[in-house]
Amino acid sequence: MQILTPHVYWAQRHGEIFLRVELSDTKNLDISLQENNTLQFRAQGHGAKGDNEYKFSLEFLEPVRPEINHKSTQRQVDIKIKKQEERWWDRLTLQEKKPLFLAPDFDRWLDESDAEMELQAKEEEKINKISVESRVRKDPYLGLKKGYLFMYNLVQFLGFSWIFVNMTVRLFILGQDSFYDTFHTTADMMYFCQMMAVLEVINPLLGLVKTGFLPAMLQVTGRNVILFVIFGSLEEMQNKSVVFFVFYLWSTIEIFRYPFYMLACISTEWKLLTWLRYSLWIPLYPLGTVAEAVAVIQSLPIFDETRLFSLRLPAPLGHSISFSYTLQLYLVLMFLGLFFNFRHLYKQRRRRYRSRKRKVH
Ligand SMILES: CCCCCCCCCCCCC[C@@H](O)CC(=O)SCCNC(=O)CCNC(=O)[C@H](O)C(C)(C)COP(=O)(O)OP(=O)(O)OC[C@H]1O[C@@H](n2cnc3c(N)ncnc32)[C@H](O)[C@@H]1OP(=O)(O)O
Repeated sequence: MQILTPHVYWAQRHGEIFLRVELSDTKNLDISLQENNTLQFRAQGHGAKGDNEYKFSLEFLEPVRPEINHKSTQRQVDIKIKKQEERWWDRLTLQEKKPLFLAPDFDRWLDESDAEMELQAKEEEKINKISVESRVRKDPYLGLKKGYLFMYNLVQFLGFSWIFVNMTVRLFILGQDSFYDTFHTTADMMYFCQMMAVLEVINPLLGLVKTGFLPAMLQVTGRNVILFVIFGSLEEMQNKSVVFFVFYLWSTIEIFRYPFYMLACISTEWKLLTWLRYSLWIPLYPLGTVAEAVAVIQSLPIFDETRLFSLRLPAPLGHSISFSYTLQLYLVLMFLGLFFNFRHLYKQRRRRYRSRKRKVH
């Protein structure tokens, strides 16, 4: 039997050498590292010259570690050798002239800077993994916090779903007539949900969620002013159709937002739900604000007439200052609040979809 040389392909990283020997169905494989830093390879197998005995030796440019990892598959033999020192080599062998049977393995080939980037990426991944693990380990109440948030979101979801379904069914049955008694049929549940929503301002303060305090405060305060001050305290407002539009717009977003948070608590995501949570606000938020503004404007003459919440002035200054002036100022604040929260939600949307894209590439 002739002894021949197989084709050998190589690539390196800062700490390792990879060799791929083009021999299939190898038998009697003998790979060893000699004292003179030379790798000896000998095996029977099917190579470029058919079934034969093949061998080669390579004296490495710099010292390597004695342990050699190898794996033979049906198509080839893969060998991995660790460098003694983590350093980039100019070539593989001590002899300057490259042996004829040796060629770069372009499937694995990286130049020095690419390999450095690969190394850096691996380091970053390791650091990220450690910091996530330590964060998880550091917080013994994580399960409790997630459980609380899950329950909170579930209750809100059920509450807003009840309002939404109730209003939709009544709209189908009664048509426009259903607009006028929305308050009497759904206000108790809306009071409950919106009082609970105060927790959404407290949660970021306690560090339970990553939401900013200000957007949540504007959202909850804005809605509660409409619900408790405009609708709740003025009976004249309660049978106006604007209540229907305000409640319907609020509950439409919440039946998607709360289930989205529930899934986030159990580290799950449904793409369609995420898209709805981060897109529906685009038409709903301005519409909701306009509906709320209409409610405020409709309440102004009622506050003037009833003098409810008006500020009594000392006798020489006159009677009192109507609450409607405060509400006129509030109308300005409302549109500033809309602008602020619209920008916040736009950034949240961009952050979500940008980070998603980055993860894909
Ligand atoms: C004293 C001065 C008073 C001045 C008053 C001024 C009044 C201003 C009024 C402004 C106009 C209001 C109009 C409005 O009422 C009209 C309407 O609502 S119409 C209907 C449409 N509305 C909407 O779409 C808004 C819905 N609301 C919200 O989206 C939020 O309330 C808001 C705070 C605006 C934004 O939400 P957030 O900042 O939380 O964004 P994310 O959803 O991206 O959450 C960030 C991360 O935190 C996690 N998170 C948040 N909450 C929870 C939770 N409950 N459970 C679990 N996890 C939660 C979330 O998963 C995100 O995490 P990650 O980034 O890891 O995904």
